[in-house]
Amino acid sequence: MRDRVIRWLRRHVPISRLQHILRVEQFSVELAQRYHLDPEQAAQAGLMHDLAKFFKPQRLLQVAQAEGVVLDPVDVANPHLLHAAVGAIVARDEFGIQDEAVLDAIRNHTLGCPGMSALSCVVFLADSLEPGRGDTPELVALRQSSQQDLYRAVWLTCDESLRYLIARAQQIHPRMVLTRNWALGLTHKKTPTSRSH
Ligand SMILES: Nc1ncnc2c1ncn2[C@@H]1O[C@H](COP(=O)(O)OP(=O)(O)O)[C@@H](O)[C@H]1O
Repeated sequence: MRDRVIRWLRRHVPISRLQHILRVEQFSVELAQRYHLDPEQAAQAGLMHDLAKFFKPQRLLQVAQAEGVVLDPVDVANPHLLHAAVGAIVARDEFGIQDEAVLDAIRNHTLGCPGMSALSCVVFLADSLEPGRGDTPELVALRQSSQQDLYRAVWLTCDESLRYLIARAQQIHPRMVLTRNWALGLTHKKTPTSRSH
């Protein structure tokens, strides 16, 4: 199966993207082991998360609409965001993946989703934090956080993406804000939150 997916990817994404995908696969496995999740599910979702990354906007919209994916106006304005949802459809139809946990992790890799599984959190983090993304102080801190507290790392990674989008005057998909609020709510605050009077 893995070889078949890689052969398919070689025909559908550039080599630099394939290298990113393989690093996401590897990092997903490492995080899965760290959090006692199934490394095989993590590897599968990591390997297939970007299957639709280079589909054209029109095709992404068509496939998503045919499948009944509910579109937010931000999806319509930025169909590229649909590569996550469409990637899960390709994983199912082209490679016969039926494991809903794996399909969800593919679907959730860009924006997350409130209530998402730990496996989805792992692939979401691996996509943003794999070593090829660079070594800025922010990324180094987020990688460290990903080893310590899964939900805190999701919250902080959302914050970093939201800052990035704001700095570039880009639209924000509301689902990432919902993901951020959910992950923040699950995070145990280490600092005192109540006042003495
Ligand atoms: N919450 C969001 N709202 C709108 N656009 C977003 C959001 N999160 C990510 N994006 C944009 O979606 C695109 C794809 O994100 P991603 O799947 O992480 O791609 P890549 O792997 O190329 O970084 C990026 O251009 C990013 O700026």
